[in-house]
Amino acid sequence: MAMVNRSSDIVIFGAMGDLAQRKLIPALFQLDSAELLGQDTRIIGLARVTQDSPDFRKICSDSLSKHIKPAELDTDKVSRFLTKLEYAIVSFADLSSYQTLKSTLDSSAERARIFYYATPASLYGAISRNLTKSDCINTNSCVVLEKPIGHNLRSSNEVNDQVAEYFDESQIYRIDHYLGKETVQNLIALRFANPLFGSQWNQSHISHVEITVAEKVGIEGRWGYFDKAGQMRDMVQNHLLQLLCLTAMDPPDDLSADMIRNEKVKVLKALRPITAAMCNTHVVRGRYTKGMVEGNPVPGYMEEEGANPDSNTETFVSIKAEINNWRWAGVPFYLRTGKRLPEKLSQITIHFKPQPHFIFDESQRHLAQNKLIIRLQPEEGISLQILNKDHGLNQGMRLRSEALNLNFSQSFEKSRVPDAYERLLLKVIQGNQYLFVRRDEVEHAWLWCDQLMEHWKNENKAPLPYAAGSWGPKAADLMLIKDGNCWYEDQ
Ligand SMILES: NC(=O)C1=CN([C@@H]2O[C@H](COP(=O)(O)OP(=O)(O)OC[C@H]3O[C@@H](n4cnc5c(N)ncnc54)[C@H](OP(=O)(O)O)[C@@H]3O)[C@@H](O)[C@H]2O)C=CC1
Ligand SMILES: O=C1O[C@H](COP(=O)(O)O)[C@@H](O)[C@H](O)[C@H]1O
Repeated sequence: MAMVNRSSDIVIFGAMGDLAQRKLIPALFQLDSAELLGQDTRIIGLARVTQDSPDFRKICSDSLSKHIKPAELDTDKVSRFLTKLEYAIVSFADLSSYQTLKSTLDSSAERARIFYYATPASLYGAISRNLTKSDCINTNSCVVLEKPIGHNLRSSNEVNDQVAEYFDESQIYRIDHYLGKETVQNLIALRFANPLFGSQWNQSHISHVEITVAEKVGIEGRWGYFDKAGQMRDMVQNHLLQLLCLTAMDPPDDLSADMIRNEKVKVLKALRPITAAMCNTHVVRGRYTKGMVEGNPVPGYMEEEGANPDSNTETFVSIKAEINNWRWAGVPFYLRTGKRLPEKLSQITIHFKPQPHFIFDESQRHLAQNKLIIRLQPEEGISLQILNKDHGLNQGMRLRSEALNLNFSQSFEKSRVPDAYERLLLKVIQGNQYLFVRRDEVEHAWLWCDQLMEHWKNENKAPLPYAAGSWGPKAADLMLIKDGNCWYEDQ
């Protein structure tokens, strides 16, 4: 049954920025179109640009045209949505400018106030303090924090401490937009609703797991931000480790936010620390050079606009992670993520162990493994690779690998697959934290990544080159080959 959602004042700090205009405003429009925003919800955009609400509505209307398919842009719905938008000029670090916000907010003490920080994390402390000091917080307020929170464990603790001075953990929603993706959600259903998988999901039956998050894009004009982060902080510390947690965690007692988060934290705590000696065997760090993507020449990372010749930043990381617990002892989790790879592809591949005894033709032994492929993007779906007898009268017992496919866009033809931000914003409106990252998760993820990055710093080696449009440095393939494995798309 559809829920009736509470009416809220949704306040976006950084409303003129890339994230707000490309993701948040379109997501809020979709929620409004589906009548999932409370009826008299208002969206208040904040930035320091001098403009008024009609100017802001015009900018948001242009963003909707740019980022939403024409078929989904019903004119009446767009007009209705735009009436919900207001704008206030606020300089986020300047307390005196918050009076404008205070007078714009609905004065009722019960009305939900959602403060979305779409700004650099360095401002989260100041915004939290200024919101409190200007009396903009009521009894029903919460804050949404974008990633990355900090640069390492120390700086992330600083930011989290600053926010925690003014907000309780139950009021803080830390975004990892991968948790809002349909298939990531479905991982929980797949694992915990299907007895078939429930009983097989461990080291007795699974030989190894791959988690690939490949991007075709390069730095897209974000060199300044990206060069300080690198692929490890930008993608591994958050998205890849969250995917690993959801794949590896034990069944939660129920679907409540804290039960799920407790199980995820246990996985992070059980990750085997990567020592300096393991850096050569368990980690590959790469950086793209010029190459071809989809038939077009593209520059290397060091030739991108704004590049600093002293940069030592990686655009590719591959890690053989291990989880020291009963369920996963001896099962490698191969993580791989990079920019300027041949395709945009995010998928988790579970490789099941072969049968203990093989009775078919020896030349077919290499086929004899089941694989479960959970694809997050581009075509969200699940595919189970199984072995069948090849059809025919005279072929003998030849095996053929075939896929049982569940393609979400075909199976759920009538329903649009919503963007991650729609789901996440809806959960914030509903006051449900289960798709958000708790502070201890962030801390344990940083702890594991920090020690690895510390080795990189000490080694001071340049990342291995790979041509744009390739699957990363050869060493990333060799890392699996040494274990008798290979990345799924190489098979
Ligand atoms: N863009 C994306 O796809 C993603 C972004 N994020 C995170 O979201 C956050 C926002 O990113 P993004 O939208 O790309 O950044 P942008 O730089 O595009 O937007 C930031 C916005 O904040 C405003 N702003 C910054 N400082 C102040 C200030 N002191 N007072 C008033 N306004 C200020 C900027 O205004 P002005 O132009 O005047 O400086 C701008 O409107 C970051 O934390 C980022 O890491 C996370 C995942 C993806
Ligand atoms: O958080 C980030 O994610 C995007 C990739 O997100 P996706 O949903 O398109 O897979 C990445 O490009 C960006 O660098 C990173 O900050």
